[in-house]
Amino acid sequence: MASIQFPKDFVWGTATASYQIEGAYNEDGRGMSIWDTFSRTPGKVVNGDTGDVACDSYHRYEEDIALLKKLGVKAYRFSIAWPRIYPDGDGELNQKGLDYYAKVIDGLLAAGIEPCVTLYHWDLPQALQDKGGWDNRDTIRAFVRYAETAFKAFDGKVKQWITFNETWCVSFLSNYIGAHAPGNTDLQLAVNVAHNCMVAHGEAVKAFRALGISGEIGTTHNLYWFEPYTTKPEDVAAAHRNRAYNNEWFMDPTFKGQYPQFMVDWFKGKGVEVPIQPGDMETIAQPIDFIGVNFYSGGFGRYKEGEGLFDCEEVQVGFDKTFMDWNVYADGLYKVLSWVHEEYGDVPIYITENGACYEDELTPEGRVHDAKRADYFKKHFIQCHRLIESGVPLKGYFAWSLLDNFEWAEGYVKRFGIVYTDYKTRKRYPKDSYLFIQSVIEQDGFEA
Ligand SMILES: CCOCCOc1ccc(-c2cn(C[C@@H]3NC[C@@H](O)[C@H]3O)nn2)cc1
Repeated sequence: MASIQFPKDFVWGTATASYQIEGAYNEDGRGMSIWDTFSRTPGKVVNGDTGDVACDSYHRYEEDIALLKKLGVKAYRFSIAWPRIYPDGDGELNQKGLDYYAKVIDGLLAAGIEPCVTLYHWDLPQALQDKGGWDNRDTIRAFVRYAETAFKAFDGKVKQWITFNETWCVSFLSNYIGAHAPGNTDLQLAVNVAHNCMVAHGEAVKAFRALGISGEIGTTHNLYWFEPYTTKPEDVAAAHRNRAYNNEWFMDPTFKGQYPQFMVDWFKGKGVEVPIQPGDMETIAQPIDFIGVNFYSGGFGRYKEGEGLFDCEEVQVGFDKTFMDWNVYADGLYKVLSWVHEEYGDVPIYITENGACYEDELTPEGRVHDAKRADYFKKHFIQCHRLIESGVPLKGYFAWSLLDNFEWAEGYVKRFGIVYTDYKTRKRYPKDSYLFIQSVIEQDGFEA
């Protein structure tokens, strides 16, 4: 009996996303997305990498399913590319798009693996961006139409649906910081996008319920655990603002039907207002069946006037770093999910992404001895077990990612996979971290 033992019904999985793995960017009627445009814009993506081919999973999905089956996962989280279903985002349906995902879903089910589908993982049809994208409330209607098409096409086969992935990245990272597509740098625009995406989430949940679709629906937010470096009130307040930027700004509307007032006031001080229309907050707070949490890192902060958006500077306290220069802070996973449970109640939680980027080397024998990544997973699995033991309703864990893939603005340089992708041949090579996770799944645990 392993010293760390998980419940038999704990859902182990891995995660990917359409633009990051599929390639075939212009095949079978797929329309252009904002990431096709952004990756083609000089200077936006390291080495000018694009998702044109990526891992070629569009043609190699059967290989991916075989890797998943061998890994022993119960579920696989992937996203549907909206531009494959509605190439212009609205208008005429592209049946070949639906046909592709039907093959993936049927292949997973034949392998005994539950498909977990993310509807929006950042590849907005460019034609909608040309009309204002998520700043245009009509995009909400187009999203619900796309979601209803997917719900109806795969009802009974897909039992777990995620509306949005990381709305903070879709809004602030992509429209204020500007590091992701479409690359705007306007705070009011980012607040508008965050709000409209959350309304779109709520409208999709309403449609899911109205259509009587079977299974469960939720959404995924990337939560960051950020603590004050000292107990000084100004440090506590500054760190809380920085945490709320990622966390409460999205979780409070989803579960409390209101934005955190101290953050609304802070944004108002920056001349930014939330474009709430009558009924929006009730729509956003539609009851959901689970919350997906993507967790990667955390840190410490203290007050520093004029620093960033929240007068808060990060304090380096000596954490080990990943190749993304992110702190390895496994205790942060325990703290943030304990906080979710205390703050938002007994909503079932799935860790829909957790993983680490490290430099990998493929040996002549086709091995990748990624001990640091395996250790990262082990440290975070220990926290998952701690959370379950403490009564937090943690129901599953999806490792990011099954494959090395297109890591957005970092291109192919940054590898998060438990399977190495050779970008010359598109051959896949399971890493040592894959073997570690395989053994954890097989034993429902491990020796700490
Ligand atoms: C202050 C300036 O900062 C500029 C960059 O800032 C960030 C922040 C966050 C990320 C980020 C990347 N990931 C992993 C992805 N999650 C979804 C899946 O598609 C993975 O590929 N999560 N967060 C990247 C860059």
